[in-house]
Amino acid sequence: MKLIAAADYRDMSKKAAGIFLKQMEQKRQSVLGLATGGTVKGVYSELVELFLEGKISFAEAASFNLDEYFGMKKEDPNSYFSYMQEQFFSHTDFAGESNYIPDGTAADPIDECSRYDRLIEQSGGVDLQLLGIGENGHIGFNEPGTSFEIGTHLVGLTESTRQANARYFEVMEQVPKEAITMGIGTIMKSRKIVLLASGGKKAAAIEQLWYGKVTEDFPASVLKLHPDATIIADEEALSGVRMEGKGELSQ
Ligand SMILES: O=P(O)(O)OC[C@H]1O[C@](O)(CO)[C@@H](O)[C@@H]1O
Repeated sequence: MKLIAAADYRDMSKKAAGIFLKQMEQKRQSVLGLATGGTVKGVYSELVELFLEGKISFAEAASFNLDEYFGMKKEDPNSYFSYMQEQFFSHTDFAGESNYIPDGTAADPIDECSRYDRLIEQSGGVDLQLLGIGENGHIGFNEPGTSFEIGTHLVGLTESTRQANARYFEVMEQVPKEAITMGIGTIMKSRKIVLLASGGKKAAAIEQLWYGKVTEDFPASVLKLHPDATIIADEEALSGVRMEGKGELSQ
């Protein structure tokens, strides 16, 4: 696992966008694994800027998002479908049918989960997966205690995750209790993974990720078992890691 120090949120976003740019230069038909949340918004605006400058095109790419709230319609402003349209897709040249997000309104969520994993496989698998990290170490909506082997599945959200996401809703009762998420097994099949962290709230999680052991009690720790995983974190998120003046560390 590699750790890259960024000065601040903008620098973190630019460094991550640079990895996407390189990926797209190497393979125009890349399959991108995408995330939602506050941390990754800056990467999307950097990528949109690169697109508007004519430096990157997604016309031949496909994307698979990590998760979607269960029971939420696409059109809901809080759906991850709406988030992705607003932050990224509608400003770029992705072909209409190439952006996949789990269907939060599927009548049979179990079926929807296997359909999603099948679609990822049929697409050739994810080339580059973008991740945020929860304060409790969750990736996607894989909460502590989730098996490292699991594929896409329906999950009950923990109270702490609901609290963390409550800022997007008017009242706590509106925060969904379930979501469909790519599993850790699905995420680990990606060829390359980039995890971003920004701000002091993520410092304890990044410290544990870097120094802690691999355990299902801390889902992100699985990345230590991945052959090509990179963390990019800003100064505040890195406050618990001894960088010793270096811009990059490896373990
Ligand atoms: O970037 P944020 O908003 O701190 O969220 C971190 C993680 O939590 C989630 O929003 C899920 O709670 C993920 O989608 C995200 O990667």
